[in-house]
This record gives sequence, structure tokens and C-alpha cells, in this order.
Amino acid sequence: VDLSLEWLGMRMASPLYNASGVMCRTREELDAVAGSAAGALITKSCTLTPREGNPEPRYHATALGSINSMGLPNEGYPYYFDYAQQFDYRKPLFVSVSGMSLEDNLFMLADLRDRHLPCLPEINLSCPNLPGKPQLAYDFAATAEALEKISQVYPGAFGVKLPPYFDPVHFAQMAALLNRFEGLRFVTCINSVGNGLLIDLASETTLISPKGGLGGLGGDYVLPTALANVREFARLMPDKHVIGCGGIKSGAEAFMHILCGATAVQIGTCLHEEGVGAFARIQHELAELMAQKGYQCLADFRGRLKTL
Ligand SMILES: C=Cc1c(C(=O)O)[nH]c(=O)[nH]c1=O
Repeated sequence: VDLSLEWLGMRMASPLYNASGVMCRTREELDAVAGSAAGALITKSCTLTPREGNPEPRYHATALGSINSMGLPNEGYPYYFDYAQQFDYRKPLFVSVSGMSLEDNLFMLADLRDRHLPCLPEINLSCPNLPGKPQLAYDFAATAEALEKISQVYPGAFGVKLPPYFDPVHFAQMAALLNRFEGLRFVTCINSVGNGLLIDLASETTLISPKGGLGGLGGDYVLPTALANVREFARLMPDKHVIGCGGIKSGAEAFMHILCGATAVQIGTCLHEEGVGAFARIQHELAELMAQKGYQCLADFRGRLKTL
């Protein structure tokens, strides 16, 4: 069974890598992912200057997934761009960019452009946890304006991290918008399902502190929404790649994301809870499942979900 893939001029030995935000804030974490069975790695979304993030507790895992309101804690963009400068590129590296404003994004992307590095930017349009800041990608006009400016500043291939959408009209509107941008070569679906609320029954208290306990959901809670977003955007944007993210904890969910059309898949909550060993485990499970089904490679089943 062959788990390798080639896309946008990059080769990956495995379709699995980390979701931005998990196991990627420090050099040590990034090196751990780079040294694991992961097929690629991506950095924590960065801002112009370092950020502490929201008050703790700001992450909590349950049997069904996770809730987080980290608040974009990161070392500042030079830290990650310097990491990208010294990286050996034995596997693809992506840098996640999530400026606090369009100007900040344009500034960081111009710096990245001028470094002429092999890494690709994944521009985060969907952070749900900045108090007072709505998710950009839920404002279609603002998203169009941002992508116009980004395309003018950044000539290379780039991707965007999208929030989940929940309405066929929104899938269609967003896809039509994104299809206008040639340089936009991939979308990562989905970011956490924003502003959920989890409660500790015994103490009658929220599980996390920021925003009155509201946070982005990951894990089993979000798999159906993630699969729907992957399938819809893969269908509506046949010339772009869709990276699947959301609810992957075994070979089965990785298979489902690829069946929906995902080129590669990112692991968040499961990686946070299990550690980098999750990559080899899930990869093995995926290979087993493919062998049982008689598939030799990912292209044998990618995007082949059948409907009734
Ligand atoms: C970049 C901020 C994000 C964060 C965060 O740092 O709070 N959490 C998420 O689930 N998704 C994000 O995009």
C-alpha cells in the first residue's frame, strides 16, 4: 500500500500532519513533528508580535473531543519564519499566518515573500477565540477584500484555513469567492467549530475560563461538519486542493476525509492528547483499511464518496 502523495510540487510520504495550533508553538514541538511519521508540519498561527494568549484554563479535552480558547498565543512571526529559514525541508513545512489585522497579514506575507523559502503560507481566516473579533471568513465581503490585497502582495501559492460553514448557500458563495483567486491553491477545512460551551456537571462550572467558557470545538464533536465542508469545497473547487481537518483519530476518519476529496489531512485534538505517536498509529490503520478494501494508493479512492 502506497500512502505517498505529490501536490503543489511537494512530496509527502504520508498524508498526515499536524493541525496548526497543536504541537507547533515552539521549535522543540515543531522538531518533534518533523522527526515523527508525519508527512509534513505546520507552525502555530503567528502574529506581528509575540502573544501570551487568553487566561488559563483555556484548553480542555473530554471523551468526545476538545474545547479551546487559546487566544492566539505565539512567539511572533520572526520566530516561525526563522524556523522556516533553517528547516531542512526533508518534508514540507507550512507556516500559518493569522495577523490581528489585514495590514499585519500583508506585512508578514511581504516578509515571507522576500525570504524566498520553500514553505507555503496557510492564512488563517478563522480564529474564533479573539474576544471582540469576529471570524473574518464569516464576512464574505471582508474576505474578498483581504484576498484581493493578499494576492497583490504575495505572488506565490498560498492556502487559507476556513471555519466550518453550515449552509449550502454559504458553501456556494465562499467557493465562488475563493475560485476567483489563482494564487489560492488550497483550503484547509475546518478550523474548530467556534464558540461551543462545555460544562463540568459536578462543579456546575464551565471547563475553560475565557469568554465565559466559550471555545472552539475539536474531535468527535466536529467530524460530521468537517466531512461536509471537505466534500462540498472539494466538489465546488475542483482546481484547488482541500486539506481535511476535524475529528481524525484513526485510520477510519482519515480515510473518510480523503474519500470526501481531501488531498491530505491534519490532526489536532488527537495529536494533542496522544502525542506524535498518533501519526504512525493512524498511518498504519489507514494502510490496513486500504489493503482490506483493495486500494493500492490514495488516488484509488480520493473523492470517490458514493451517494445513495
Ligand atoms: C489562531 C487562533 C486559533 C485558536 C486560538 O489560538 O485560540 N484556536 C483555534 O481553535 N483555532 C484558531 O484558529
